[in-house]
Amino acid sequence: MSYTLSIGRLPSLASLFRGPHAKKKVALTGALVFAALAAEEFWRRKQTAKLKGTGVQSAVERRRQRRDRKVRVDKVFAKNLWYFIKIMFPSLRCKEFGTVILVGCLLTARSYLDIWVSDNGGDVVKAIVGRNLKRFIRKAVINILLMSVPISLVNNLLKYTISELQIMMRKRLTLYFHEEYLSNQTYYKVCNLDTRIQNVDQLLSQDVDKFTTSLATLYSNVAKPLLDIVLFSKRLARTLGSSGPLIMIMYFLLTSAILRAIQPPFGRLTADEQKLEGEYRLRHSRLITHSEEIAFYGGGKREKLYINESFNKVIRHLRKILRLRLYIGFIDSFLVKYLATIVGYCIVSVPIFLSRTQEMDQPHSNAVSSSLSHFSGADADEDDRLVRTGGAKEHIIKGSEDIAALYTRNSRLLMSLSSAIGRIVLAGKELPRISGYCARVTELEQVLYEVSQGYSENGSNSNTGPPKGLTPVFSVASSVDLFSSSSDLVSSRNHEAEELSSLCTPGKVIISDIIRFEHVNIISPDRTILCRDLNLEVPQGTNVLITGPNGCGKSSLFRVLAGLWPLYGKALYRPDSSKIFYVPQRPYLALGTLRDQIIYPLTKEEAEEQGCTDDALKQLLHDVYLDEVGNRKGGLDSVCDWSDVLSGGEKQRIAMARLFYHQPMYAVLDECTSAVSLDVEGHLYESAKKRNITLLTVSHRPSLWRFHEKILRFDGQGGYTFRDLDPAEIPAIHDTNASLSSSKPQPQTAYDGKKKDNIDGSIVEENSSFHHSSNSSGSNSTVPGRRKLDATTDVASE
Ligand SMILES: Nc1ncnc2c1ncn2[C@@H]1O[C@H](COP(=O)(O)OP(=O)(O)OP(=O)(O)O)[C@@H](O)[C@H]1O
Repeated sequence: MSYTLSIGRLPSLASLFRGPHAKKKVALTGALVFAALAAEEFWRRKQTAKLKGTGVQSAVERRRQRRDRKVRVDKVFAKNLWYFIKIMFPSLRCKEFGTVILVGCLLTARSYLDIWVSDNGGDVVKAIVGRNLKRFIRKAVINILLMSVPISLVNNLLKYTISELQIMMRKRLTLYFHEEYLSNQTYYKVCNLDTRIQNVDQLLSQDVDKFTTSLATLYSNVAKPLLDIVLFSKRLARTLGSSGPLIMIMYFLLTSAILRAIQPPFGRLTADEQKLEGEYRLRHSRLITHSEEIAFYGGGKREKLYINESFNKVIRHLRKILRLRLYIGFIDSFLVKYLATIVGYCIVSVPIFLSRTQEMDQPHSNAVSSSLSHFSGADADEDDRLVRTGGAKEHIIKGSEDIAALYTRNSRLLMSLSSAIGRIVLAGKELPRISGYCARVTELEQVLYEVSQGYSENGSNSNTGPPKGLTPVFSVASSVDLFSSSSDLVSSRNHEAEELSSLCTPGKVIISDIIRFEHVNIISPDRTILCRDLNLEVPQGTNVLITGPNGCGKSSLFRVLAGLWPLYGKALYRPDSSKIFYVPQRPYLALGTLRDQIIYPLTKEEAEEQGCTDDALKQLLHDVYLDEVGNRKGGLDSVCDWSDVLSGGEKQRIAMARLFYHQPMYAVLDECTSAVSLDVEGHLYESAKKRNITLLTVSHRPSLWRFHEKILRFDGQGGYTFRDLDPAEIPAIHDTNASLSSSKPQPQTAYDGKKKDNIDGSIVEENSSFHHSSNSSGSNSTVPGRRKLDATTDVASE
């Protein structure tokens, strides 16, 4: 059966709003847009109202609201994103930027190949319907065979380069964070002095990865669809007129406005999900770290409760997200997939029906313009020429093959256009998730930067605001206030806070050959005054024993000495850090060989450069009575988890071997031989003295008195005594019952200036070199004890 059909374009967009119902159409479109905007506003208000509750906002609600604001897709997000983009793409010549360009080229190639596939598909259908075997073999076999190689190559290269881009971005950002985190002892300060980040490991590993992955895919999910929209619209406009693609685009714009309005706050939900996952992981890693102690206590059941509690929180949160996704996914599928398909069908088919009607009404109308001539054999250039000349010429297409070819080509192009717009809509929905990751990474950068800047070793408090170009996530610093906000403290009306503020004046660190504390105040991160106005000098060769009740600040003194805690007061003279070595009670054993344990923190290469030999290391093991460990299978090269394999005493002896290897000017021995037998302990101290290492020892063991010339004694109430150690008062070694300190703070009688036995059997003398009481008047009146000053409250109330 043969028939005549003329195909016209869709009426122009403006013509849609003309005609008898023009006003109604305009009003309807306006109402739709207005409804979408109103729905969005309604949703936003509903969320705010939920947070406000009954109208009285609690601090928690205010914090949550502030956090909500921080994870919105807004100017703050754009600014912070730009901050990180500058880190990941440091210059236009960097290889990351080159990869972005390469991805752009591949995306363009892919778009053109998509168009080719649509065109060729139309030709194949035409050949089948027209039973043209020659044409079929050319289009369906030879063409596809030839093009399959570049298409496959481009597709896979695209996947590869996008993944490579993600890896490059992750590498840049992670190394940037490592630089901040692992220098200036920031890792210590972030974990011990700042409470804002609980799971820095998760932020560094997972959050950075997710952030860069979503950014890399966002680029391809936005750049390609945008290009597709332009190319496919242009192509479709040739046959359907500009209205076809425009209607499709308008439909999707309206859809995305509706989806945006009803979208739950996925940004915040993503940030919360990451946080909960981090807490869950943290509980597992704590179990791994303390597995032995927990096993001894039989704490498995209790730990299960802890871990399950955290896991259940994750599950509840995931279910909540899943439910929200179900609801939003339903509306999404309905609007973006199925309703959009109907709109697409209409756009492709209406011109066919419309032109038939028009043909019946006006058989020779100019309004019916055709663009199908090339489907009946004319090539695309001919078609372009006809379109450019205005398309007024009517083309009569004979044969169903042309209709099939036209339909196949247009529907494929339209489907590609829809999917391109759909991907843009989806990318828009992805933005809140990225803003969630961005908020987490911003949190990390803010804390790392502020902590590393907020306290400098020379004691000067620099400005600890967030880095330039980053909008902070935390508006109020917590522990960092201790280092940075002395102005806040000064302004506090609270007397205790004022006292604390006066003690918190930054001191100076001066590099010297001796250790000298000049009017130094030791203050813990939670604002407890541990010691006021400490004055003492430790020349080389003078070994000092440090005693006092538990928690009085003995280790804290060394934290100040090492620069871990800020220096408050006047000045601290000390040698360069390489000349002071710290041996803690629980020695750290690194990953690696037995050799690595002794030379830590040097690497094998560094040690060899310094002339270290295996024989010398074995001699050190011999000196600490660990020959047996050195002779085990593998010797110095054996690798295992040394913290699990060695006993407490062995670990401490390894730490002493490490000390002897480094042979520093000063050694801080913080109860580092508590698990070693008395005879071995004595031998270790003798060895240290022989090596001319000046010792600062914290110990409760009377047996160690004989190795020291001076004693520093904290009273646990902010005061101390520092004096020569009289050989006559050194307890006999066999007097193991004598304890040098008590877990309780000492009675005030230690301050009355008379010679008295105090609770631990030590003697406080009147004529001490430095004798200081926290009571500055020196009278017997009640001395203010150690007070935990709740300055945080004061600052907050300010
Ligand atoms: N990171 C920290 N944040 C807050 N407070 C801390 C921190 N580290 C230590 N403290 C507190 O500082 C006080 C002094 O601690 P320190 O470790 O100096 O005690 P110590 O005299 O060495 O005690 P012990 O004899 O038991 O080892 C303690 O009350 C402790 O709780």
